[in-house]
Amino acid sequence: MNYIARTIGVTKTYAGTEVVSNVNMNIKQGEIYGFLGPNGAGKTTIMKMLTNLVKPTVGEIEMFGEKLTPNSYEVLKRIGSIIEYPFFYDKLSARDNLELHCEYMGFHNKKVIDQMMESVGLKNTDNKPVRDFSLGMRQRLGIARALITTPEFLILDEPINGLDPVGIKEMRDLFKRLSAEYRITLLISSHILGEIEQIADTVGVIRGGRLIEEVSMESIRGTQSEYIELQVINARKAIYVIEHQLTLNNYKLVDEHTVRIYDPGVAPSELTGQLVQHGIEIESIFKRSHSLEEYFLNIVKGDGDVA
Ligand SMILES: Nc1ncnc2c1ncn2[C@@H]1O[C@H](COP(=O)(O)OP(=O)(O)OP(=O)(O)O)[C@@H](O)[C@H]1O
Repeated sequence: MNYIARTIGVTKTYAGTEVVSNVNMNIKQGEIYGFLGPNGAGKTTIMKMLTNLVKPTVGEIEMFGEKLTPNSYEVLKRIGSIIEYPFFYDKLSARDNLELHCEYMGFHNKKVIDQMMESVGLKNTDNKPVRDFSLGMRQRLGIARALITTPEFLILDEPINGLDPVGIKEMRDLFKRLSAEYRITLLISSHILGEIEQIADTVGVIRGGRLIEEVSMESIRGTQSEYIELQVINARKAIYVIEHQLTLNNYKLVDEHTVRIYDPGVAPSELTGQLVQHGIEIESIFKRSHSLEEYFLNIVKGDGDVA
């Protein structure tokens, strides 16, 4: 497996408080890795460690297969990032900001500036100073700037924060395009499950500094089963009928009154018909499927929502 970035047992302590605890993240080449967790969970701190802005207290970071050290300048040139609020020269236009950045980075291909402005939808901003930009425009300018040195790996900290639905959709499309057309690996943090769910190939869930899950969306979708949930007065009696009359075996006794039937192709009407015929009193019956939200809430169950 080709990994762009890995954190190996990474812990960060500030003044005796562990804000990141023994995190093992594995970001594969070419994927969109969604980094999901509530505010204060440690996402920004990990992103800062990945870009060498902050040093882990314990553990190691591997970037493009190499151990990250304070001297990893070449490796860092292959990464673009927006972490926390990007700084711009407010009186200058988007193009002037990008030109300055190119000069600063010693990157002299001005054609790329046009390409990037077009890619992020800022081509027609002319001489408009950045101070008159909407939040969405600033975000897009930040992304253009991060892309200008043609990074292989893009790290974006809460890129859709504060955007309106149209802006969010545009960003989502942009991320997908960067991934599909430019083959850039993306690490995107968010506290909104619905957003991560729509774009990520892999989801890492962080809470209280701990990575509590790292899972591919494909595997979660594969486990999304439909079932019929049956509420009855006596679940054991119902199971007898389910097994012997309907010859179904794929069920689960949830509690004294609840049974879930996973066999595909069972019609609720057939089920109720048989149960009633055999004197089983039904309180309710419905068909449902596990949602992704349920999946993630189950992971973090107990103390509040993940998103
Ligand atoms: N320089 C620092 N000194 C002390 N504590 C810090 C420092 N930076 C971050 N923290 C603490 O570490 C914890 C994790 O913060 P972090 O910014 O990484 O979380 P986050 O998941 O990115 O959340 P947010 O979306 O709010 O930025 C927080 O409790 C924060 O107060």
